[in-house]
Amino acid sequence: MDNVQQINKYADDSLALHTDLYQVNMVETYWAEGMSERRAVFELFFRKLPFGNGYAIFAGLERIIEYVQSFGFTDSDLAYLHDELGYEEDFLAYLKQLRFTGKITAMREGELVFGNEAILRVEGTLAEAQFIETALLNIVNYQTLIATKASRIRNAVGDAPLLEFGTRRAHEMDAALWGSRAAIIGGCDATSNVRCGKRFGAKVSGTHAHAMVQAMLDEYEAFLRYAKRQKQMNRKCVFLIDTYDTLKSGIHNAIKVVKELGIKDLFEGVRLDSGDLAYLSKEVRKLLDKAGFKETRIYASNDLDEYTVLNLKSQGAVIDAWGIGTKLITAYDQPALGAVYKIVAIEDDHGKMVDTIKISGNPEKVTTPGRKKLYRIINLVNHRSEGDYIALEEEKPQEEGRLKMFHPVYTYISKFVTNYEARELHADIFLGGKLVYELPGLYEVQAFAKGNLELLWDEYKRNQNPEDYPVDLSQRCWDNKMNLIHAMKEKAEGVVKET
Ligand SMILES: Nc1ncnc2c1ncn2[C@@H]1O[C@H](COP(=O)(O)OP(=O)(O)OP(=O)(O)O)[C@@H](O)[C@H]1O
Ligand SMILES: O=P(O)(O)OC[C@H]1O[C@H](OP(=O)(O)OP(=O)(O)O)[C@H](O)[C@@H]1O
Ligand SMILES: O=C(O)c1cccnc1
Repeated sequence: MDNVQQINKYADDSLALHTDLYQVNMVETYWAEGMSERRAVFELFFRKLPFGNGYAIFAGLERIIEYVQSFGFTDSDLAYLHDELGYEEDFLAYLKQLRFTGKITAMREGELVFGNEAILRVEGTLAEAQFIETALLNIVNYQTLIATKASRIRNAVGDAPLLEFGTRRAHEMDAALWGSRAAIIGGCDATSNVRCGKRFGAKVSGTHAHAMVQAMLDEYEAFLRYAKRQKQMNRKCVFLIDTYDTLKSGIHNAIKVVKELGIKDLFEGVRLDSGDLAYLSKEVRKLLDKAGFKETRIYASNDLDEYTVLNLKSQGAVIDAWGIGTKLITAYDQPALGAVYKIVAIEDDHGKMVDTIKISGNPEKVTTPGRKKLYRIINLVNHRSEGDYIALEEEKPQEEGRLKMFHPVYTYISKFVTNYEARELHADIFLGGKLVYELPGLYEVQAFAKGNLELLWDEYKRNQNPEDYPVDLSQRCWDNKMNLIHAMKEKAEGVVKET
């Protein structure tokens, strides 16, 4: 079958097949072995923070909810699996009725997340929990990366307006839409992506491009016509002044037009998009001030990121608003987060839940088995976080009174904490396959992220070489892990003896 025929035949696409083939094969094996309905627990986490940052900001839950709620195979999904990939009817009949019926707990979007702690936990049938792995990782890995990058840029920018401009450079449309949303969670004030405004209530913001100046063949004419229309609509104007020569023509034409039309109140700003942004901003500021436009802002764009922003500020650049595209939306300096999805418990042949572990020569990579809960230990004296604490589900760290926190690999690094709150970091999202979580608005999520950052000491928040934030295991959780490591090693040695 050629591509065109194939596209037509399978037109009613769904997201169920947005997965890796190995998930289908594993689920098929579970089904054939009568294991597909066993209970299983999986956790989603990353090991290493991106960009050398001291924290990450979780984003992606809204899309996960959409995905899980609509999870199900369409007729054409099943036809494709049958006709093209050769899966048998009886297995496809099983897939046809497969829906998500389990439980998901997760961090709220905007929560701070660190390495080796579960962002999200799925407990359901082995088949359903396994199948959704790829899509969940795909969503969290990208959106969390962008929210974190935006937060780094926000740290560099300070309180000035920060605009997300990246849609044209994003890795296709989904990335632009969800990436601009994630950028707002991480701290951007607004986006140029109008669809993001429509779908998520993001504030949208925009100036104009060089094309408008070139199309009108004359910069003065272009500014005049643009400004007339903005005046008619009572909208603010930002003129892009670098198409020909910023200091010789752009800034003068902008000032001339504003004066001629008498629209001082609407003269929001001018945008610089090339050249030496530090030098030009200082010169443009002088000219604006001299002409009586002290309130008019200078916007800057052009391949900016947190490093250029800091560098420009260190040169005394007079930039009042920042537009950031490519390097934010593509997570330019670290294009992947590396989150993984690991099974931590499974129902055995006797219906009992047993813990599972993945061993590695690298101690950081050994998974932490069992059903667990994640807490942020907040010191009630200074209202700062002491670290995160992973305990077995049945433990009650809040009741300890004097909590021992120790590094899970270098265990001699330890401390006792008293007078603390153990704040549980996961909320129930799905119970019995039903959505039980109410999604907050986009700017509520942004405010939540900002509030969470206030709990962190500055040492964890600096953009370069931050301190390592503690993510510790309870003693029981640690003992459980060690016991399982030893049990698995003994078992492996038994296998060697047999062969
Ligand atoms: N004063 C400055 N200090 C440090 N970096 C700067 C300064 N001014 C601009 N930059 C950055 O330097 C880079 C310059 O980009 P580029 O070499 O493309 O030059 P350009 O002036 O933008 O030319 P073009 O007209 O092709 O856009 C951009 O990333 C920009 O943000
Ligand atoms: O530089 P970024 O951080 O990626 O920000 C987005 C860029 O997109 C536009 O440039 P583009 O050359 O695409 O169009 P233009 O003609 O409007 O300048 C805009 O002028 C910014 O420079
Ligand atoms: O509105 C702007 O100035 C804008 C929008 C997208 C990309 N670059 C700039």
